[in-house]
Amino acid sequence: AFGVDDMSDIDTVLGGLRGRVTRLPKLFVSPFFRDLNKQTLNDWESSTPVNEGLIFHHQLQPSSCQYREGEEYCVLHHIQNGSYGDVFCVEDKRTGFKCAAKRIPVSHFSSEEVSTWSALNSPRVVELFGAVREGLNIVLFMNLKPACLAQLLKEMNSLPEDLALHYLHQSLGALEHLHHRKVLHLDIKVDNVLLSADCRDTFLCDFGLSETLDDNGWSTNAFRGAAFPGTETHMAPEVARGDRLCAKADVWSSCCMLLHMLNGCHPWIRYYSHPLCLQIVNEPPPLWEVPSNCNNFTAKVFRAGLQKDPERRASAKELRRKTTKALRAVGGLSPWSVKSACEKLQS
Ligand SMILES: Oc1ccc(F)cc1Nc1nc(-c2ccncc2)cs1
Repeated sequence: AFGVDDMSDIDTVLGGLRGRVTRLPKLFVSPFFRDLNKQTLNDWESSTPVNEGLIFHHQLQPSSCQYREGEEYCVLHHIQNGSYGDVFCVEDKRTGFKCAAKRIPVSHFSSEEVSTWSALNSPRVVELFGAVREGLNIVLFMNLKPACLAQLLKEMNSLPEDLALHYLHQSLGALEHLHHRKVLHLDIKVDNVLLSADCRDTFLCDFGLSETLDDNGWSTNAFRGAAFPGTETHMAPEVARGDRLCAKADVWSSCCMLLHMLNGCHPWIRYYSHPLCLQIVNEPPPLWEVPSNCNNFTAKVFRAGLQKDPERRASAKELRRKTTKALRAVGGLSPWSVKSACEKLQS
């Protein structure tokens, strides 16, 4: 870590990053992130564009306390638009090391993206490599993955039931880990699920909208009001109502993602126009969107995950068990489904 003035932060920062600390104390948000909220933009413009940050990957090498675009790393190409920021493939010019990077204007940066993500340590969650402030931008570095579920779905229009259930199963595994670590993702969708080269493994990313849960499992973020920046079609009823949130909100979104994978289109939009939040609050859950030819055990997954009352809705752990049963009922993940997905992405 460089640019952190009080060296005592280092242990907390690094300890927390290695998952030794389940709930990172606010201290993790090292001074310059903490100050972000206090400093107004004009302070920044007047102050010299300080470059400082936390780098956790040995192959990202700041030099003389600097790690900035052009000097130490260069942008190779644009990958996609993440939440509040464009995602690029970048290369560290010293080491040739490539990774993904998202540049976020300070005005849109939430320190929760770093503090929640760095408390995680799961093979189903993409690794955060570092966070650097470059003047009026924050740049987050993460492990580069070859593909994204959104790209695959676009190529295939819709996914076979076994493959969709397999991806849901892995995503629910990531959610189990997050919720156990008191992190709410709040933007579960195919755009934020990355894929391994063989299309067999998934990795959850983009914690730009994530929030931390208190010891009673409620989000610690103040009332956000109606303007929720998440993906409207995947929004749980309690989110649309502006109620305080718990982990079950991610479970609802994971079932919207399953509908998206099976139907090839988002739920609600074939029947309603925007704004959808009124429909999501007043209409019954979109079970009519479940494909008629899907297995009865898959229908059970939807009935358990699309309960409007978060209390009655299945947890990530419970829904993952039901998804395991549904996968078994459809004969398990077929190697042909994975192979055809992989070929589609190569083309
Ligand atoms: O929140 C972030 C913080 C740092 C990053 F580098 C990226 C993201 N967000 C996303 N990255 C992707 C993506 C990455 C790599 N390959 C394909 C897609 C999709 S959304």
